[in-house]
Amino acid sequence: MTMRLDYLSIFPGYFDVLDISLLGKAVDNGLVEVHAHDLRDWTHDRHRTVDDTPCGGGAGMVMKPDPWGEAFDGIIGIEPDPSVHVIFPTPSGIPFTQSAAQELSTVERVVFCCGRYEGIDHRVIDYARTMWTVHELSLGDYVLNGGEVAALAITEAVVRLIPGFMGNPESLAEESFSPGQERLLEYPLFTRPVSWRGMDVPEVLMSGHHGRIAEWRREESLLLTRDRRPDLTD
Ligand SMILES: OB(O)c1ccc2cc[nH]c2c1
Repeated sequence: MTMRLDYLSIFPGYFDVLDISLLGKAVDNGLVEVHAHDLRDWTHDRHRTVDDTPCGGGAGMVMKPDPWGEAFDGIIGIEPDPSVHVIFPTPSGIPFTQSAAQELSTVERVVFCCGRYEGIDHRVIDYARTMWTVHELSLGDYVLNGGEVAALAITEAVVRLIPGFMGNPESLAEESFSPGQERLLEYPLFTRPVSWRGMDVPEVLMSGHHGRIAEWRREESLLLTRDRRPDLTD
């Protein structure tokens, strides 16, 4: 299966980075197909206007619905299709989680709608919900200047889970938040040299005793999770 990824933004250049590294390899291997689009290509005035003042007053500007609607028509189509997943990164979205990434890694088409200014006219989201499967997603309790960086983060979290993307899928099994590890943070990692600047790799990891190593790692994960993410232990 090839996953098609579309990005709608007034800064499509943000997505040039997807040609690099593992994501670039996924494109070369035909696992994903990436298309970045400039929202301004669907404007018709000399200034290629995409924003206007907010109805009801307030600071800043709001993204006009017209360019989004025409871009949707051109990029996705005018017929409803729930198999198309449309993602609006937004600070007011539901928290994006590893399980959401897992679910999205199985879909064939994802369209990212990257807002700027104060956000997108809400009718755009309402319209999209009548046509496709919509996700309004937040990366966390902080605000970026637009949806592009969030779209890149979500992309990486999703694409790395596509079967065939990671050379060694076993490396996914023990990561923080991976299924089975769901409620535990990953234990500390070490590699050679065994001694470095007066600090040694924990002896148990050099013992070759797999049972003790597994026990040490679980205990470290539990301690780390209790300390940093008590919310995960509820
Ligand atoms: O923090 B975010 O994920 C985010 C997403 C979209 C917009 C649009 C304007 N500011 C934004 C912030």
